[in-house]
Amino acid sequence: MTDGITAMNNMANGVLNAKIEGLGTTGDGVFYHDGKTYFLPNTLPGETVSFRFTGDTPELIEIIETSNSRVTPPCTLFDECGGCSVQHMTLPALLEWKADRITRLLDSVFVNPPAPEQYQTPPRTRRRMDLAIQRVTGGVHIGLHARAGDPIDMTACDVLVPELFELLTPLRDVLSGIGAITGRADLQINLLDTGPDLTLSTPAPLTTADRTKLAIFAREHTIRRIAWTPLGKREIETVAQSRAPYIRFGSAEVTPPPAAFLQASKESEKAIQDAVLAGLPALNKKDIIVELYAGCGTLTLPMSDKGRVIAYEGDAEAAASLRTASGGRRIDAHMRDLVRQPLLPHDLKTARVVVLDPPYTGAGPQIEPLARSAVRDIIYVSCNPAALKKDLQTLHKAGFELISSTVVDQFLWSTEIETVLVLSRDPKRIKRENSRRNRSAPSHSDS
Ligand SMILES: C[S@@+](CC[C@H](N)C(=O)[O-])C[C@H]1O[C@@H](n2cnc3c(N)ncnc32)[C@H](O)[C@@H]1O
Repeated sequence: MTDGITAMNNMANGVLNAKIEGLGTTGDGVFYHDGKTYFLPNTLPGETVSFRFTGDTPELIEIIETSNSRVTPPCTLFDECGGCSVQHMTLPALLEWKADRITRLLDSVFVNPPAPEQYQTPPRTRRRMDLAIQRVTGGVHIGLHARAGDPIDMTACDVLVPELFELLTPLRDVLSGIGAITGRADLQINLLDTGPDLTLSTPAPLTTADRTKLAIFAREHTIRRIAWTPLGKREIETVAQSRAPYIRFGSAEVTPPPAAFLQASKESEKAIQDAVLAGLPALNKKDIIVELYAGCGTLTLPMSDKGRVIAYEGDAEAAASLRTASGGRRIDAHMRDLVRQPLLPHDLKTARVVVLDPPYTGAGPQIEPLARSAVRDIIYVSCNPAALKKDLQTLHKAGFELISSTVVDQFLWSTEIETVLVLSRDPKRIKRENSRRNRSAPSHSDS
C-alpha cells in the first residue's frame, strides 16, 4: 500500500481492490497503487472497486461500494458517442468537483482566496456544436468527433438544445443526398437569435445539385444562412442566405461569421456576462476598458454601457462583425494577433481595466506585458484551468490579488471548466474587499 491510499491486494487471479481517490481531468476515477497513479473510466471518488491489470492498464471488474454521487446516465448513448464523460455523476456533485478543482488552483496561487461562486447551465441548452458526418450505406450518420473511430449516430442527446437536436433528422435526409460528402465531413451548428446557422465542410467540392438541395433545405427550415468550406481549409463561402442572421449581445444585433465562437449556451453566456459586469471596478463612461480576445462581442457590447471599450480580436471576420455591430456605441474594435503582436505596457497606459477571455492555450505572450503594465484591475475569463494557473502565477507575482471568482459549468457532464476571475492590485479595492469578506464571514458566536 502506498501514498496512504487503498489498493488492497487480495485474491487469486490478479484481482485487486482499490479506493477511487479523485477524478482526473478527463473524468476517469483516480487511484494509486504501488506508488503509481492509475485511471479507471466510469468510477467516482469514494467508490471501492475491483480491477485487474492487463499489461499496465487497470480494467474495472466491479464497483463494490458505490458513491452517493452516482446516477444512471440519462442518455442512452452515454459511453458510446464520445461526449459526456461523467454522466454517471449527479450534476450537483459535478459542479462541486469543478468548484473544488478551481478552489485548489486558487489556493495554490493566492493566500486565503475567496471561495468561487458557482453556476451550472441546465441540460438541453447547448447551442453550439461541431459535428462529424460519416457517409454510411443508405445515408449519413451525424455524431461527435470526440469518439475514437467512426461517429455514432446521435439519436439521443441531453446536452443539445431541442431545436438543434430536432433538426438532425431532416439534416440526415438532406446530407445523405449531398454528393460532396464522399467520406467524413463536418457540420458546425450555431443557434443564433434568428435560428440555426450552419457551416458544412466537405472533402469534395459542392456540385450545383448539392447547392440547390442546401438552398431548398434552408428555405424549408427557415435557416437564414448555410455556409460551406472545403474540409480542413478556412475559405468560407455562403451557399444559401435569405437574410442576415444575427445574435443579440446587450442591445446590439451582431451578424457573426459562419462557425463563429459563441459561449456554449445562452444561459452560461449570461452568467459569464453578469460575472464580468459585476467585477468591473467603479467606472465613469469615459473610462477605458481594454478587452482582449473579444470574439464577436459577447462581452464588448454589454460592457460598452459602462465605459469606452477598446476591443482586440485575432480573427479578422469576428473583429469585422463586431465593428459593424458597434456603430454609434463607445467601442473601437481592432483585429490584432495577440500572440504575434501582444499589447505592450505603453499600449495599456489609458486602460482603467483589462478584460481578457483567451483561447484554451491561455494568454501566452500577452500575459507578461500585461503584468508589467500599470493596469490595476483585470477580469480574466478562462476555459482551461492549467493555462489559467500559469497566467495567474505571473499576475500574482506582479501584485494582483483575487477579488472574486465564478465557476461556470457550461459543458454539462464533461470536465471542462469556465471561470471568471476578478483581480486587482489596487490597495483600496483589495482592502475594501477584505473588509467586506470579514464582515460577511460567520463569526464564532454565530455557530
Ligand atoms: C474563448 S474565445 C472568447 C471570445 C469572446 N470573448 C466571447 O465570449 O465570445 C477566444 C477568442 O480569442 C480569439 N483568439 C484566438 N487566438 C488569438 C490571438 N492570437 N490573438 C487574438 N485573438 C485570438 C479567438 O478568435 C476567439 O474569438
